[in-house]
Amino acid sequence: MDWSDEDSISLRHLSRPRPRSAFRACVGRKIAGELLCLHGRPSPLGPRPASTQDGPVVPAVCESGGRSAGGPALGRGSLGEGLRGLCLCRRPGRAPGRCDDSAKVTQPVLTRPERPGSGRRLGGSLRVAVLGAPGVGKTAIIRQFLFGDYPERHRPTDGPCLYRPAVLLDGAVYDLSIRDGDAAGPGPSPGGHEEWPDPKDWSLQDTDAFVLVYDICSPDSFDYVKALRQRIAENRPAGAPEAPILVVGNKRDRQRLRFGPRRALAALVRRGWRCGYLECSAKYNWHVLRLFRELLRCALVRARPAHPALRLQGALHPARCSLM
Ligand SMILES: Nc1nc2c(ncn2[C@@H]2O[C@H](COP(=O)(O)OP(=O)(O)OP(=O)(O)O)[C@@H](O)[C@H]2O)c(=O)[nH]1
Repeated sequence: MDWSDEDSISLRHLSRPRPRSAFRACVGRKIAGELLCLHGRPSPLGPRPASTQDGPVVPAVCESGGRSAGGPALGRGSLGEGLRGLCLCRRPGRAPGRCDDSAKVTQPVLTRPERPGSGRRLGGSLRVAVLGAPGVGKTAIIRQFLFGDYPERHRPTDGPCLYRPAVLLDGAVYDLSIRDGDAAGPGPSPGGHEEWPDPKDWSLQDTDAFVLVYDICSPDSFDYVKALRQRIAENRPAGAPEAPILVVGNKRDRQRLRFGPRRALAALVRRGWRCGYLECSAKYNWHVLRLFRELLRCALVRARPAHPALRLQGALHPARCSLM
């Protein structure tokens, strides 16, 4: 994975927000055929609302309050019925797709059969945890990716929240479980109390990939990410495959207020922590899709059993994947 061409993308447009339609056109073109969030709500990636598409809706379940979302279960068989997603968060009085309330993560479904003749491969399930200090923009990043919307006001996420979209990546459909894991860190940073989840919590032990978000204007949020990374490493069961970790500096649109030079931070994270590094702006939907695309690709490479020859090659070149 090559994360290094970040500088080649001009940031000038960040100071002057483009009309939304311009963003949609640009994002749609760039992503077509690479990563597509198959979601029922209008988004930059899925301009057609679910009701206008052919075939049955595939639920992308947003589980809240520890209860089932109430819609058809995502899992065995469900993706075989269609190829679109809809966020079903059916708490009374809330529109589907919203997941702003306190939530408990329920056990995600991990298996799904192949769907012959669909033209798209069924790739499997991936669990992604988006973690970081309060207010760094975790929810904003996830909501940009899934729904193409952006919360201007900060409404603290009161507990972890799980989104379950289906995504199309490189021609295959995957069930994603994205955990907005606000409670999974070492308490409110800075100087917060230590509050770690049960080590059996899937977000730390079985997660396929981690996104650790910090605010490029907040050194404390960077320290928080550093502590998170250590915690993840400590909690990884012996023998479990290493999950890719991508450190994301959010709020890139506030570049002038950043606390440290990007190059130095990127070098520290890549070489010192052996994690991937990327900066994004959830506000302007800049690099949000790229973030998920590269992360998922890396997670898939890790999950896939390699050919013996490739394994040997990997052993000879341990730094081949720039994520770790
Ligand atoms: N300027 C700017 N502000 C952002 C960006 N992303 C998020 N924000 C703002 O940061 C605040 C916090 O965003 P959230 O997405 O709620 O942050 P969070 O990490 O989920 O917060 P908690 O739920 O408290 O953990 C909101 O006011 C957002 O509008 C960004 O890219 N640029």
